[in-house]
Amino acid sequence: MNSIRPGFLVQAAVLVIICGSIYVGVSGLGSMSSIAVSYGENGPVFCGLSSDGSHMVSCFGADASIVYGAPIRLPLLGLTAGDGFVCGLLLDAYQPYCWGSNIYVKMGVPQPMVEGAAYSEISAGDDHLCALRRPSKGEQRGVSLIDCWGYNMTASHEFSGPIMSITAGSVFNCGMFAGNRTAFCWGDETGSSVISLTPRNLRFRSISAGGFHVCGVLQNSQVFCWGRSLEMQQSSSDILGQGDVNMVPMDPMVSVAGGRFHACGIKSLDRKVVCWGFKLQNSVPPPKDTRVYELAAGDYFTCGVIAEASLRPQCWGTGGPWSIPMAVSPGICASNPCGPGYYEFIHASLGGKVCKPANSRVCLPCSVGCPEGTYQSTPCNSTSDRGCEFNCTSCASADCSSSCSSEQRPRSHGLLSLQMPIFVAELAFAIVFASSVSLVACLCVRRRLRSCSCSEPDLTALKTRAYSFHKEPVKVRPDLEELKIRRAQMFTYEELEKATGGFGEESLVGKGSFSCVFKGVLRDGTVVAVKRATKASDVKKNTKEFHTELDLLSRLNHAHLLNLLGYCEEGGERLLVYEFMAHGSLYQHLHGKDASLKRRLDWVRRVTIAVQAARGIEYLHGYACPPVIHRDIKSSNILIDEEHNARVADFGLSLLGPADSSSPLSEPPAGTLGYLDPEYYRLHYLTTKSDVYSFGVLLLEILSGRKAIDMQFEEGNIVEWAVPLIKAGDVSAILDPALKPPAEPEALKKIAATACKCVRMRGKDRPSMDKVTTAVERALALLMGSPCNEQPILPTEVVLGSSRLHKRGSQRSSNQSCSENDTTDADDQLLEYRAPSWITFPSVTSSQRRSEGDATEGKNSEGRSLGNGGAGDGLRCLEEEIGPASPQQDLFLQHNF
Ligand SMILES: Nc1ncnc2c1ncn2[C@@H]1O[C@H](COP(=O)(O)OP(=O)(O)OP(=O)(O)O)[C@@H](O)[C@H]1O
Repeated sequence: MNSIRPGFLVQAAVLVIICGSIYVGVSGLGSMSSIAVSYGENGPVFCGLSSDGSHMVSCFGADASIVYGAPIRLPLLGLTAGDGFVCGLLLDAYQPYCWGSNIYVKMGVPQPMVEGAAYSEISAGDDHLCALRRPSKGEQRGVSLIDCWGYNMTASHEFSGPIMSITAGSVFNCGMFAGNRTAFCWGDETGSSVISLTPRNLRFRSISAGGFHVCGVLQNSQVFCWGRSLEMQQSSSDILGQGDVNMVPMDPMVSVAGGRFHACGIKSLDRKVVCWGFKLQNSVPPPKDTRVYELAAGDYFTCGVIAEASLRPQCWGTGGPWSIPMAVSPGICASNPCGPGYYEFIHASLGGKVCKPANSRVCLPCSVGCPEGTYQSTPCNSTSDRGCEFNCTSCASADCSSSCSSEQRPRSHGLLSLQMPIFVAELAFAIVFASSVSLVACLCVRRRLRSCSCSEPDLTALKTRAYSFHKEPVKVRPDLEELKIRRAQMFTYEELEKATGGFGEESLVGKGSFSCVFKGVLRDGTVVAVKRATKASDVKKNTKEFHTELDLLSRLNHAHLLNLLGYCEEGGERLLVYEFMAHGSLYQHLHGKDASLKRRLDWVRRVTIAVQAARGIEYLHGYACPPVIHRDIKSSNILIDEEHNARVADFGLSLLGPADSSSPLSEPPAGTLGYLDPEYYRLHYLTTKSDVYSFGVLLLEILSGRKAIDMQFEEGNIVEWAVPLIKAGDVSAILDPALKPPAEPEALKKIAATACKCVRMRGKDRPSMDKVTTAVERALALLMGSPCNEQPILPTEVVLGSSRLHKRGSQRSSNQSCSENDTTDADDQLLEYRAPSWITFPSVTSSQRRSEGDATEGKNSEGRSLGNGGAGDGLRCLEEEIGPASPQQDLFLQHNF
């Protein structure tokens, strides 16, 4: 069992020992609650725990990996959600269990898991999860432990003083001490300043983090928020709604929940919802007259549990689903009695039981005060909220009059007979509603069964394993996903021979210099591509490339890299088994015999492919440690899957970069003519910038539809031909004549300009891959016309992508020297280390990072200023490099990537 590295110790102002704490019913971007909203490229997903005391979770939304990956048989105590994933705290083991997809947080029980650790609360940020340990007997008294997993967060933190609750923002976390009720935050505050702005002297009832801010309900029920608001240009107000999240309404509130740049709260007076801060225009407004018990927010989408017998959640904001067809628990179950200021929720129609563990209950915060014209008739007690009634002697509102008159009037038979049809109508409605819910549920179950290949024994085994998961992590799907996770599964030659129909001509899908690729179908029906080294080729070289590819692919994992499923090495045979890419290679589309393929690859599709390929390469350079240099980026190695997403393939020539990438590898050149970096070719000087050069050639190829080297033209080399034309401002001269020029030619001009920078002679003068990615992303945003295009014709991954820019901000700040974009291009090679997906770093504070940054700055011979290390500086330098983004583009990117 792995152990978590020791973290830092935070001193609490007051040391008070409280053995247990009541969860205060707050749910934010990532706090634990009975409901959670995940966000990300596939749109929002609502998950909630059933109100029937079973503690079972159900999810609704567009992200199939969350909806169908939900652990329907594991009882959960509470939920939290991040970017593309949801986690629940297992009721029986008090350990987190996550599902969905996020490359930074391990699905199942996150790893490394401290043996025997049990947690009382979990909270998820964009790409991480933190959990507050339950105090154990042997543990030092007065010390609280928080374990975190995920991007730049994997560490165990020790705090002196008991902690009441934790909450996670986009890339930071906060907690609240149980003793003095003060808040503290840690993590990356780039762009939010949440950590430095944390109020030291304010005492809270509860806190809840949003994307870049935190809001807390103070002891007097007023709300106080701190952190970053989205400031917007006047010009964009017609496109997007705006508001300052720190401008909090004056209403007293019982709880708050934070979204990306907004927050919503439940008003103490009437339990109605009020939201403030930034909102996307055309988003659904929060319900006006609905009373709610619990809130959860994700990005721009918020849901609340209606404070009525139905307990059905209702959602608002951008994305949907808007109403959830199930009753959910209005809070999480606590084993302690409800403390002062809280009352026990009793659901009359469910016999009061919403919690499974004996002696546990949902505690809801008491409302404070009564609405105008009413007086408090009963105080909040252990089993009910305070009651408010109209003062019938001085009615000033219609509500009051009708309420008072109905109370005074004796109930007559006439009234009863009037009410009868209403009752019948309500009953009929309830029956119709219940049948439609059951129908939807049946359909969901059928769909789930169809999409799940688990057999009954598998599920039983899964269940058994899940209950003893501290010994073995649980896998949700033992099929293709598992194959990918275990990776590099060994196949026999016979199996693959059978799968490909004996490697027959009819299953041949492509030929490379040293290999043939065949389509095959495995025994379980999985369609695969089998790459077979050609016999005539150099066996030693083949074996080396085979092992390079096998080694690299089995360690890398990114949506835009081709997944390796397995291999076979028998006798002289070397076979690699990949996911099958239904639409072949980009080369086939651009230069294949079928001209219609080329025309169908319109500008939006082409630029999308460029963005996706850039992301794959950026991952190799920036996330793998040491970085991976592909060495053979070209259109035939960009494959296109069934959903028209690009995948970077062919790692046969890839090399791991040196640990210190300032010292380039001296490698004899290899690759493909036309794409080969001249510096590498001539000087054998290989860095990640060699891939940038090849990618520049690829961009020119995408724009022009010409091959990298095409001798049918007078100027056969694409770089020699295109760059002078682009530099002369004649971009239209290089655009593919097979397509009509786009409505937004500026987008292609930006790509052409980026391509020119990529193919500069000296590697140090080329932008690094993350800058290139940002440039093509911006071009795509521009090409799409509207920065808030809600109905994209593109794969949602690109248009509705996650908060990539934010992530990147933190990635930059987590680099050794603060921000790549704060530095010169010469520094790019020094700075290409980011958290790889399979290696986790201990979390460092931003101040630590800054001092590291300073240190690197000192080492840097060119000694340029790093600025303040803020995201703003990063963007400024980025703009110098690739040109400024318009306010609309900026917003689009900030919101979508
Ligand atoms: N996973 C796959 N799914 C579908 N087609 C594939 C797959 N992998 C490769 N191909 C097809 O097979 C062709 C040959 O691929 P391969 O990787 O062997 O060589 P290459 O990259 O084209 O050339 P070289 O090996 O010379 O660099 C590709 O261009 C593509 O059309």
